[in-house]
Amino acid sequence: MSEPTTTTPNGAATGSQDLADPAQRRALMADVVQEPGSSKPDPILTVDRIQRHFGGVTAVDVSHLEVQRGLITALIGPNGAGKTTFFNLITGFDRPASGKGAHWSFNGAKLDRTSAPKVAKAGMVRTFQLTKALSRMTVIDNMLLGAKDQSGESLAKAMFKPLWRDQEAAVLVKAEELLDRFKLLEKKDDYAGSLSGGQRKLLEMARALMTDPTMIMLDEPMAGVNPALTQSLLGHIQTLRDEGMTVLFVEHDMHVVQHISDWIVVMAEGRVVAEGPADTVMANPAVIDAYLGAHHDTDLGDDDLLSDEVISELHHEADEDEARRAREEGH
Ligand SMILES: Nc1ncnc2c1ncn2[C@@H]1O[C@H](COP(=O)(O)OP(=O)(O)OP(=O)(O)O)[C@@H](O)[C@H]1O
Repeated sequence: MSEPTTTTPNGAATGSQDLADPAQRRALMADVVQEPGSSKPDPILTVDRIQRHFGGVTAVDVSHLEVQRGLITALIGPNGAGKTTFFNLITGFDRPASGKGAHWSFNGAKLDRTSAPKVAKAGMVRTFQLTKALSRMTVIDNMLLGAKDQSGESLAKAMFKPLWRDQEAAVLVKAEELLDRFKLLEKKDDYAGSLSGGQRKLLEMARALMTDPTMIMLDEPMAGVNPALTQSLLGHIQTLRDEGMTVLFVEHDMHVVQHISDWIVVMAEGRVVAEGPADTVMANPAVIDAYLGAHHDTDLGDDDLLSDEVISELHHEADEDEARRAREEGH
């Protein structure tokens, strides 16, 4: 008799596991070989022979990688390791070197040579940094744009059209629900550019969720975010996983990822050099070498940043900032 299958809110079948349970997540990955390119029990993303060169630099040279469905996977590596280029390649924002047999598939669908909007339509959605143009739009318009952007319309076209139409009532409701969840609802009519670094990251995440992705891809979601909001962002990422979404995120600071990642993939000089759960990966000599051998401004992270004392100081500072801003705006 076959095992019962649990279907998550995103339609992802996770077998009989409840992946909100840490013990079941560990059990799922317990037999996975901790080597670059290892097979996963139920990969949602499989990538083969993907390469990208810039002049003489090989930015990406990944021969095989599988990402497990329903977990949080962190893609880490020192500056210049190729993480962002890899993200750009698999999401259709860049093209791999030709003639190498590059091939990748997501949730059973072949994605090679698929345009970025189609990749998003297939359920693999990435966050975008708040660009200058998006900063000049309100928070709620950014959210509505998220829905349009992912549905395949060009960003430019969507931006210069009225964003609101009657039939979009449901979209507006959804946008407001997400803003509420990310504690941004009060800011919905503010310009996105007026948000703090952490709030921008929350908006980027909320915007990506407008189309209910199967997998969300976050590029350095904690970069430039104060430690207090970092905790909140990490909590949101875990909640997404617990609700059944697969999360893949890029980060260069090892310590940021170690508490929330179920699996870590380490890149260095374009290649995957190690894979495994946080505790084993952090102790892997290849990983330590990759970080120590990298550019001197890259470090292994700073745990002191996340001490309770520092977090409470930053909470206080953030409150003061907020109060000052409110006074300036005459609220
Ligand atoms: N458009 C480009 N033109 C030329 N070289 C590039 C380009 N994009 C990336 N590179 C080079 O490719 C390599 C990989 O860069 P990439 O940005 O993917 O690394 P990364 O791991 O994301 O680094 P970081 O953590 O600093 O963002 C680097 O040597 C980088 O200088």
